[in-house]
Amino acid sequence: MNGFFITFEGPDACGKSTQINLLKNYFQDKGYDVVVTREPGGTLISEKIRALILDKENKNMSYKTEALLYAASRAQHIDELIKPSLLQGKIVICDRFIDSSLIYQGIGRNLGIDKIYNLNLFAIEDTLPDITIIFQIEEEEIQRRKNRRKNLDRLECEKDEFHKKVYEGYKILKDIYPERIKNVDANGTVKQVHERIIKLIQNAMEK
Ligand SMILES: Nc1ncnc2c1ncn2[C@@H]1O[C@H](COP(=O)(O)OP(=O)(O)OP(=O)(O)O)[C@@H](O)[C@H]1O
Ligand SMILES: Cc1cn([C@H]2C[C@H](O)[C@@H](COP(=O)(O)O)O2)c(=O)[nH]c1=O
Repeated sequence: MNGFFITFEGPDACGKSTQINLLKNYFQDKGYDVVVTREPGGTLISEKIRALILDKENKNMSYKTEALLYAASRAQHIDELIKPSLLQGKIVICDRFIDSSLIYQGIGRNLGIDKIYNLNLFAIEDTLPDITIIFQIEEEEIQRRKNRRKNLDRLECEKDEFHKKVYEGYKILKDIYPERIKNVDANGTVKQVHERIIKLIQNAMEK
């Protein structure tokens, strides 16, 4: 595949969407063909699965069902949008991908990282990101950013203990996949974080 696949990861409200927007503009100004997408979601079917997963009414959803739905949404996303776009040589920027499942379902739900990875292999086959940027941010700053939100989804409404496990999980993921994953300091202004991200991506694209 000739395209370049970038994923953004981190705890809820860490600033990913804000930075993805800036990165898209950065690449488009340089003349690249860019696809911005998200998980769960990115295609009609995957967005329907997203609505099901994040619906606060679905309080009884089992953790296994949740993990399978995220993987199902991903399978559709890969087959319908991500793989074809990469084959066309595009830059694909995705807000969350398999690492969210490893952390939220593997660690947060205690299903185990290895089990969730293997489950997702069926969905993604050989398509892994060229670079994954994980936002590392002070917990107090996340809280400040979250407080601005009005409507919280099913996952955002989870107990503090769940979010703490997710937060700690994101700190150790780079140790498991040191080649693919780069941590970024997501504290500071939007511009400062953008500049840090550009440096990491330029390095990865030069390799
Ligand atoms: N560097 C920054 N400094 C201060 N506020 C920021 C910064 N980056 C983003 N924000 C604000 O923090 C909030 C969350 O940002 P954003 O929606 O980009 O996060 P996100 O990671 O995409 O969230 P989620 O994954 O939960 O949807 C928004 O109100 C946004 O304006
Ligand atoms: C892909 C993916 C996501 N999640 C969680 C993470 C967030 O709480 C929501 C998605 O909402 P966002 O506003 O788009 O960040 O879903 C997850 O638990 N597992 C996954 O694989």
